[in-house]
Amino acid sequence: MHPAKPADSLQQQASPVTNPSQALPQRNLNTLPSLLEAAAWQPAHQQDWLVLSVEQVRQVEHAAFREVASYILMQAAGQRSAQKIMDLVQHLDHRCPQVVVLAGPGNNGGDACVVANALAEQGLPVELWQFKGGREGSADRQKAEAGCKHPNLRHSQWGKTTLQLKPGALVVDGLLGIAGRDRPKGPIAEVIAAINAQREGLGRTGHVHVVALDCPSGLDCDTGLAPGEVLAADLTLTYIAAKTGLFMSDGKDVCGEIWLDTLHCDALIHQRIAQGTLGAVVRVRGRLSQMQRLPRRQHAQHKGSFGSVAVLGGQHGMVGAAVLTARSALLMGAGRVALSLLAEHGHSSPDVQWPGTRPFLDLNFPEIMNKPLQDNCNFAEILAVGPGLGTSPEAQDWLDALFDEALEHGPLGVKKHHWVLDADALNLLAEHNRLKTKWLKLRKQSPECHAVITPHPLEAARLLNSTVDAIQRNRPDAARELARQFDCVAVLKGAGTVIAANHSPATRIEINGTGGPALGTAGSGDVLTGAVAALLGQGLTSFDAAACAVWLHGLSVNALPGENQAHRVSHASAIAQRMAQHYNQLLQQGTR
Ligand SMILES: NC(=O)C1=CN([C@@H]2O[C@H](COP(=O)(O)OP(=O)(O)OC[C@H]3O[C@@H](n4cnc5c(N)ncnc54)[C@H](OP(=O)(O)O)[C@@H]3O)[C@@H](O)[C@H]2O)[C@@H](O)CC1
Ligand SMILES: Nc1ncnc2c1ncn2[C@@H]1O[C@H](COP(=O)(O)OP(=O)(O)O)[C@@H](O)[C@H]1O
Ligand SMILES: [K+]
Repeated sequence: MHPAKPADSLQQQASPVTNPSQALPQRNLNTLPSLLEAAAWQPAHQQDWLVLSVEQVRQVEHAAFREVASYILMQAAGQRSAQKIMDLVQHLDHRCPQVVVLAGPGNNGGDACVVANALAEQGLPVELWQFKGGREGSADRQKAEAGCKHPNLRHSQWGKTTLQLKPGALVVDGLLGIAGRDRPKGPIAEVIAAINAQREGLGRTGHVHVVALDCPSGLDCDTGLAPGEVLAADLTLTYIAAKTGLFMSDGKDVCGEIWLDTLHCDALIHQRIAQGTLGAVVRVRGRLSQMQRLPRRQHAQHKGSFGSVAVLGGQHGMVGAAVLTARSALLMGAGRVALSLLAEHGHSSPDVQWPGTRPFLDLNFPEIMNKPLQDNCNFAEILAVGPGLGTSPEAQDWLDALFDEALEHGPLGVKKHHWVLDADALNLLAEHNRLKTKWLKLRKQSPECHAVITPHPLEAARLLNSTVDAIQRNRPDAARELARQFDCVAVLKGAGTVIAANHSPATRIEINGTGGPALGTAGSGDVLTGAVAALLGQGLTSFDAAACAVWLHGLSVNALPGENQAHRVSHASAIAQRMAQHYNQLLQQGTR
């Protein structure tokens, strides 16, 4: 709904998160005008952003309060939000018929009061609705409320007056901020439900725009889950730092466009990171910095330079999963790709003919070789293991034999492998301690080799002996724990895929910003596995290969040039093709 701000120059987009000129003013600048002089909103997914937990944001807030009065920060948040909202109102294709500002009991409600008064000062007819639930609110909130005196403001009370939205109305949501973790209760739940029902009634033509202050009310800013009623926003204006939950799970559906104004707190955040007092910090990478990770292909290189990938999996009835991985690896630029299919195990040796069958050949991609397991161990540098493998005793033995083979070659042996473990390879690892022990031995034996695991939440729950619910409640921690326990880079898939490293810097962790529900189709994960393997083959480190593959996999749902729409549904083969098209196009742009 909001016209995208013209892209900043590439140089600006690439600039690191720290900007010394944005340091919080010191005490002698503890005045309102200096903080309010100009809003500094940035849109998500252009620059690299730090993404903090609620506790980390609280830490930064408290540090900020030592430099500047908390009321001034509230004023800054409110005034800057009002500037952004005015910008939005001016770009609407109709005159805004009604502005409804909802102010909750906490400081988020204080922000809303500042916004309400500022919008009224700009000449908008504003209805200010208070939801204090009998609480007085903090001193800052009380001050902000007391300042709501502009004659354009109409004060309304829930329960006494009926809230009736007009078509095209604007709603500013200051009900619950970062403290609103549980299911909304009482009148707050009632007003959210009423607004949601009226929005549905008004339909697309009467679209009601919702702007969330700091976060959509009803969304848990840590987990990204909405346990009850949630007020989905078209635009979320978040303060100080982006919060993890805005980029994950329900957060992906209810935030709309996300814009951040750090209120000059960047330097404080970086100080704390440098001191190690903030703990692990998650990042969301911007487009340009993702592009800078892509491999550079040189003329003097050849197929041997781009990696030999072997895909090991595909039991009877599940051959397609392994084939998808192999095709994806090929499309994503691996130099050579081969398959070993469990379905053919014992039948593909020249000595043994399987009556009536021939060894598998992918007729669409005859470039993909087909080799027995041991041959592939010698052939490939990158082993992508698990798609379609199954968890039968034969699959267990196969994985066992594979680990033994790799362990035998050892640090002085003929071949060292980089690994991508997915799907049933992970289920087997979770189920059989013997296999986990061998895996960890392998990792210890060749720590310089890259290793990536790509579980979805259920596989992650099995690996961590946990539940899907517990995993989804803290996806960054779960990814970190997977990386630690399995001594590798862990990719925890889903809405807001998390990529975590186990090695130094120990805190390296990212949330991916691309993709969407169109990726939720059988074989989509197999395609991702092939992409990770291909990028490892092209020389990326495990973390970069994983993060980049996840990003490109997500881009596959976006429109390509000449297309005018993102994809709502897809299938795995199309995901692989489209991912490769995006990849190619980015390589052609030649950023490196
Ligand atoms: N500090 C700063 O520097 C800045 C802070 N800023 C702003 O402050 C916000 C944080 O403010 P906050 O801590 O007051 O919490 P907030 O989210 O407004 O709500 C707390 C109230 O809600 C209530 N409540 C909670 N859950 C509920 C539920 N499920 N259903 C119903 N009610 C529920 C809860 O009730 P209680 O649990 O106490 O009974 C309490 O009364 C932050 O997001 C940002 O917008 C900006 O001004 C920038 C500078
Ligand atoms: N709603 C969604 N939003 C974003 N990504 C999704 C969504 N649903 C699925 N995906 C992505 O699609 C892929 C599915 O992988 P997986 O569950 O392993 O599928 P399969 O086993 O069928 O290959 C993962 O990369 C996951 O992150
Ligand atoms: K809010």
